[in-house]
Amino acid sequence: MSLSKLISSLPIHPSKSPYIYRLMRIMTHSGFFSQQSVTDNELEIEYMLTDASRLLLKGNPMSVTPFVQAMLDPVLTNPWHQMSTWLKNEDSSAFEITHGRYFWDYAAHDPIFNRLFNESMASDARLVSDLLIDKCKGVFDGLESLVDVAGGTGTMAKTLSKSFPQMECIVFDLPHVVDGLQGSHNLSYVGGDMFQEIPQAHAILLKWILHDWNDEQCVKILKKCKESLKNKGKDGKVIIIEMVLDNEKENVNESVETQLFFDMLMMILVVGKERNKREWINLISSAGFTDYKITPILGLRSIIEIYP
Ligand SMILES: C[S@@+](CC[C@H](N)C(=O)[O-])C[C@H]1O[C@@H](n2cnc3c(N)ncnc32)[C@H](O)[C@@H]1O
Ligand SMILES: COc1ccc(-c2oc3cc(O)cc(O)c3c(=O)c2O)cc1
Repeated sequence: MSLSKLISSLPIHPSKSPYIYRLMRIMTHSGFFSQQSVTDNELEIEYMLTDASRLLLKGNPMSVTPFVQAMLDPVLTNPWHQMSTWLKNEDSSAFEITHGRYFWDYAAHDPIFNRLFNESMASDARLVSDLLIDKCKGVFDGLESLVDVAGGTGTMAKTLSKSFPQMECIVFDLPHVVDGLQGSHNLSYVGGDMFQEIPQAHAILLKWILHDWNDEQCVKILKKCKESLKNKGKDGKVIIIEMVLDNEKENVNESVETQLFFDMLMMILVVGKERNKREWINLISSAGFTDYKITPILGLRSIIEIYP
């Protein structure tokens, strides 16, 4: 679309028209648009969508707009301003200083934020789930049952239950997340606390969970998972989807910056962290698991299968 057409399509006051070129210039520089032709007349410049902006289109079923909207909500941005206060006192997170509650407790008490956050996680799960099944079918092949621990509103489990109709899937999360959600013939929802008890299954999925917690809490969660595995041999496993920070590549990989910002997000909002391979192996063995396999397959993220 040309700049002149763009300006006439936007619901803006005519006095603001000259500013659109400057907004488009920085968004083009950041990779959200590309420019077709070089011209001296700004109004003739033609902009095209890029892969990044396609992920933000309203009609795109893979849209991650809900994720971006949640991350830009003041509930999540205000805590960043409390980092220096947090560094000077004993509070567990800058989120707690800002809102007076832990992250998950806040979500339980604010239904609007709860919906916004759950929808943001669901949009990410929609993006990843097809890719996961496409590239890593073998990880789930032959499993009789699986619990998606802290599985949110069940987007990932729904895709798994459709792709593996013989597998019984349970979505386990806090009651305020799963109450009232409808399952299907091989998908059910269970409300509870993963630090107390996890439903039994042949495999357990932990997607974006352990990075929310400190090492001690992760070991507790993993031990609870181990207790809930029906098969204690090689056939039983916990499937972890998380980032594995790569110390060796340092700044060569442009994903490193994103990974390190996620580490900051986990520091500010919750009590978690992103971990490197050595830190993952420490957690896995401290929880009593004897073997592991790491497959770096989903861009920023890896699949870490661990065996009792
Ligand atoms: C970052 S979200 C990940 C959701 C989902 N696994 C995904 O990848 O889309 C973390 C989830 O942990 C859940 N959670 C937090 N504390 C929990 C607890 N004690 N027991 C069960 N679930 C919990 C939250 O409600 C939230 O749905
Ligand atoms: C791109 O894929 C993802 C990125 C981030 C997350 C994610 O995001 C948040 C955001 C928060 O404000 C708090 C959180 O605890 C989390 C997560 O735990 C998390 O995984 C998911 C997918």
